[in-house]
Amino acid sequence: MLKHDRTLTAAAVEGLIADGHTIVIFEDYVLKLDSWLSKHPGGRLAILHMVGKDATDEIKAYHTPATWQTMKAFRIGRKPLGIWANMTPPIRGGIYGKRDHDQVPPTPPAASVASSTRPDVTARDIKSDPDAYTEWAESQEIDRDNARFPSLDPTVQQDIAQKYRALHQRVHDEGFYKCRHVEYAKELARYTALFGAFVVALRSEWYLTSAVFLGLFWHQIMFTAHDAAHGAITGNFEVDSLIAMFVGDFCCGLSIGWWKSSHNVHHLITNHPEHDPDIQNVPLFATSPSFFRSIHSSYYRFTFVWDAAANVLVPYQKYTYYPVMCIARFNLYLLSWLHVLSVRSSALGSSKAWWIRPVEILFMSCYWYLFGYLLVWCSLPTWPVRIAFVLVSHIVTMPLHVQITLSHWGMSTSEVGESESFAQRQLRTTMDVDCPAWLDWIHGGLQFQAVHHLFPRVPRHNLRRLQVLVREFCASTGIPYTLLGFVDGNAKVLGRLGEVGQQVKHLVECQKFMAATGASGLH
Ligand code: HEM
Repeated sequence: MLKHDRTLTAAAVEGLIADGHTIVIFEDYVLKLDSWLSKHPGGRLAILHMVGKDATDEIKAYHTPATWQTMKAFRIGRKPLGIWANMTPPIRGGIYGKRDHDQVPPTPPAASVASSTRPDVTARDIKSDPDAYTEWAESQEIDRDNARFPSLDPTVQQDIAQKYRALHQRVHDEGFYKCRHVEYAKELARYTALFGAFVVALRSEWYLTSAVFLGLFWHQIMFTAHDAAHGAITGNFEVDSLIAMFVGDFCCGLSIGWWKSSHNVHHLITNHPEHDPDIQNVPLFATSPSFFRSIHSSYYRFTFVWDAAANVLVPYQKYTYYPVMCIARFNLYLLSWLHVLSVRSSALGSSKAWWIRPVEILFMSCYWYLFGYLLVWCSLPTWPVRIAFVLVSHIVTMPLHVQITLSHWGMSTSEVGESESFAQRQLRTTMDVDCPAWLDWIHGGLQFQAVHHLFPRVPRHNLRRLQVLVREFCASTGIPYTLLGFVDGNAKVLGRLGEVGQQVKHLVECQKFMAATGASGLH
């Protein structure tokens, strides 16, 4: 018998994880990825979030069939027959020790405990103890999700996974992965027209008009960077990464390496307060009460301390949302440079993506030479014009930042347990935006965010067709599919920001109560 044909029990896998090995289940096999972790073009975190779990759906969603084949090299055994009981990855708090076959598995972390087994939190605790209040607020959301979504019973979730796999097969068979490149010819025509209008206006010395066209050009062209960074244009990692970097780094000054590293994690562990960098914006914004307990971000390796600034700012977040989105692009410049100079970026040096970092530094330097020096410094006449130009061109991209947050910020941020299937998690934390087909170009594909989260490599221009199949899938599994118009979607996000803002007001009341009475909370 070949070594990888022996069956490894759950206890054996647990023992391997306890010894520090990186173990993931893919189809019927157990993969040991220790040696691959530092070579993975998708980064270490993508794999670490899957340790102990059946990652078949995530792996198939993110890699081409050719890459699936290369994974055979990492097999160390078969998984036991039947449904694999997902373990909590160590990066998410899973604690492992060796155990015998008949011992019970480790206790899941508190957040995934069903409401029936949660300790009672009394009304008085909620009023006087900030931690009890946070726990209560979190439990409300878990209960809401449990009531709306299919049961987390492993057999139900396995059935959903099987239906998702059948759908994925159909997506392959019916050619959804084939990019219709003619659509990019149309995109290119639009981008060229916007860039041309910017140049003409600049040469005519209509500076603010030219700033508007430059902003519109950036707004539109970034959609193509998103497509390419997901490998959805040519399906070739190198070519698509290069297209994404040309658009993102060279034309817009934004690091695609940064974007990939945070976006890949965002896709895998969507809306998880401790792990999804896209919702970690304390003290400006909090979309989950979990932030009240000062969470440690595994992506930023930084603790977002819940402090006095958060107490003051978050209650007003529904009012500051749009103004902050107007200047969000400046923050992305900072994050981009921090990324390319970071250990995370240099860590890709041992992978086949080693060339991304130097090319990014070159492209982003070119951007700052062209935009910062030649355009703003040399071509604009005075300081007021320069400042106005920079502000206008950046503020015009604001709808893009709203669009990016729209699909997730109004959705659930709760952790309901490791048995939840990939498909259910994506649809629970992501929504689509409804618009007529002729307006698709304005939203750039981001309006099909839920469909995209289920099939991230499917080219943008096929998503509207695929949406029909996803709706059928939701109907057959009983998973609610959230689809709102742009205005209603905004209202949902503002509603969520308002709800959490309101919770902060209660939290502050708790803190005041504690200070006044000297009551001891759990802090
Ligand atoms: C444990 C689960 C895994 C997850 C969640 C995962 C996730 C990802 C993600 C998100 C990307 C996209 C990277 C980008 O474009 O920036 C990626 C790329 C890639 N991954 Fe993984 N990965 C996993 C395991 C593996 C394994 C076991 C291999 C072994 C061959 C592998 C090989 C690759 C390769 C070669 C790429 C480049 C794109 C391609 O050629 O398909 N990954 N992965």
